Amino acid sequence: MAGQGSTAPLRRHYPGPPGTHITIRGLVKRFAGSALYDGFDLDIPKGQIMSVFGPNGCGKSTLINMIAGLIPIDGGEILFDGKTRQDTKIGYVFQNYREALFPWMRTLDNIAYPLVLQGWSKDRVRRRLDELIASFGIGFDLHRYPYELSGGQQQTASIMRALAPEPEVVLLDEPFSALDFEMTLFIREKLQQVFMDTGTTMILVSHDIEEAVYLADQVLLLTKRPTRIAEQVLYDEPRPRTVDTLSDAGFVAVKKRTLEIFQREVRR
Ligand SMILES: Nc1ncnc2c1ncn2[C@@H]1O[C@H](COP(=O)(O)OP(=O)(O)OP(=O)(O)O)[C@@H](O)[C@H]1O
Repeated sequence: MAGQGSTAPLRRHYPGPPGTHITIRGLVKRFAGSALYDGFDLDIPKGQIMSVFGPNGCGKSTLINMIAGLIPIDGGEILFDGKTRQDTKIGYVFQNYREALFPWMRTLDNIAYPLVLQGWSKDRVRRRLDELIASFGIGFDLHRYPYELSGGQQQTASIMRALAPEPEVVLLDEPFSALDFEMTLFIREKLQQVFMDTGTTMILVSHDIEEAVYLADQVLLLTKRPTRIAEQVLYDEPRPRTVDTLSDAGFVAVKKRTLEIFQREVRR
């Protein structure tokens, strides 16, 4: 896919600093002839959570959809530890959980689906499902169909499905935005737990500044289109982060800084 359809000459790929997982170089994306991304470069660290935050319509979802390969790029290159997307296991959690799970499959079969697709044996699938059920502390019946579950339960199942094949990268597009507060807290803690257990690189698109900072090692702030990096704000509070974290001076300072940059970009 690299450089597909690009009219600009592709610059020679250069690696990111040590610890970089995903390198984005010279990314171009146009919609209706107008550039959303035009020569965009970004290094995404390995084994960290990066939240993506920015003005409405700046291209947050488009960015992770291009990383996931769900939409094509018009130029540039995205590499994962120097490998292409085809050689990389990526998990994706959609905002709209109602459309994410197959309605004709029981929830457990939905979660197992990517494993079956990869040709895992029945025993191996069973073992992986047992692991996931234990680590998520699932208290509802996964033999039900998705439409028989609550929204939060469906989104939990979507996250389990994304994690089932032990992906190298997990992309989450506003995974909490359609959930109530109780379910948001539950899933947020589960994600934090999974991250602490596995150290999987995660990219989280968020509209909620508190949530963006709470889970992140860094917040990537984007500008209005043509989209550039406004700033990358680091947050190095150790995990697990808890409700007490929300009133910590360090958390409040990072949130304030993030908000200031966001407001500057919105007014620009
Ligand atoms: N398929 C498409 N065709 C035309 N324009 C598109 C398409 N997809 C996205 N866009 C445009 O690209 C821009 C970025 O969209 P995107 O959904 O990535 O932004 P976002 O930052 O995630 O938005 P929001 O904050 O509203 O969720 C928007 O102006 C949008 O209208």
